[in-house]
Amino acid sequence: MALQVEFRDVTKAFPGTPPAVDRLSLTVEAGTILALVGPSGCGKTTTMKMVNRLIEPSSGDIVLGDTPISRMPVKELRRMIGYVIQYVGLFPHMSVAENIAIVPRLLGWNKPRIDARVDELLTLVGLVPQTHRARYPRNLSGGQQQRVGVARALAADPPVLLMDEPFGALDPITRVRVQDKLLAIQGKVRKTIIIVTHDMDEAIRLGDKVAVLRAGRLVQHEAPVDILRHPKDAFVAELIGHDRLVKLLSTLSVASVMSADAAPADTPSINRAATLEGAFLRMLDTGSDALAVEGGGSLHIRDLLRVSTG
Ligand SMILES: Nc1ncnc2c1ncn2[C@@H]1O[C@H](COP(=O)(O)OP(=O)(O)OP(=O)(O)O)[C@@H](O)[C@H]1O
Repeated sequence: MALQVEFRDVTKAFPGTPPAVDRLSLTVEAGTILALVGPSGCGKTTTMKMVNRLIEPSSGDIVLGDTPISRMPVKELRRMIGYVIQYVGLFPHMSVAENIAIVPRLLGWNKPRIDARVDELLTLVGLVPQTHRARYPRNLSGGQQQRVGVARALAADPPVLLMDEPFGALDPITRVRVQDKLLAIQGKVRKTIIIVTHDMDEAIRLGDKVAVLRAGRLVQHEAPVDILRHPKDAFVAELIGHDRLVKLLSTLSVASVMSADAAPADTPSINRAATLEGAFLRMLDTGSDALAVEGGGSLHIRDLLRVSTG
């Protein structure tokens, strides 16, 4: 189950400073990932912490499903929200299984139910129950610890997941792997996920929508491909960086721009699900300016050059 999260004109002003979050209105549709991105101090974490009421808004409200969170008991609200943070926060003296079982135990589940859930979640996040259940966090790699953090947040099957710079402490290669894992998990569990990151690449990879914040204001809120195609202003363009076209090519699939025209015989082929970046590399490797799409249709280098304008 997933629930929509709607910010309705939400402002948070800490005393003596300009608002950390300034009249934010946006909707995260049920079962989708919103990536909140922006430079340090733009209000990402404050926005996220208002969802589980670690911070109370100065004005406005956040609506979960059709219930304003200001009307929900905090305990009940937090039970509906899994929370993953950068340094995981696993308890070092508890085994992996005990860490994952914390919320189910608080909810009074019986032992067989907890054991079954722990094993199910370890499998879901790509760890082997028999091997990892009894280990302690110090005996896991950073990426594995982060996955246990995700498993723990999902333990009681909350409809909403909040992730604050969850992969910030991981090296770049592990980071991409864990991002892929998260997308695979999301394919199965379909939660409403809000993820905070200062890394535009991560936002583009993970978000169904990306919300760009600057000084507490929402600058742009669109699908990654639309942000890449039409950055709203110089600030968003700068966050994207100089390789906008490459990012766009790695975001779009062959299927999204191919034509139905048949390719000439002996044209090298490509899968419909491949990225345009992959297709471009294949064109370079084969020296062919067109590719036959497996199952019918073709992709021409012209199609690649058109993508930046959509
Ligand atoms: N408890 C607080 N008291 C006063 N000011 C605060 C408090 N928490 C946050 N702020 C201020 O609100 C603004 C937004 O902070 P926030 O932590 O939401 O930004 P962020 O985008 O998550 O930054 P970072 O990427 O560095 O974590 C900052 O100017 C910060 O100094």
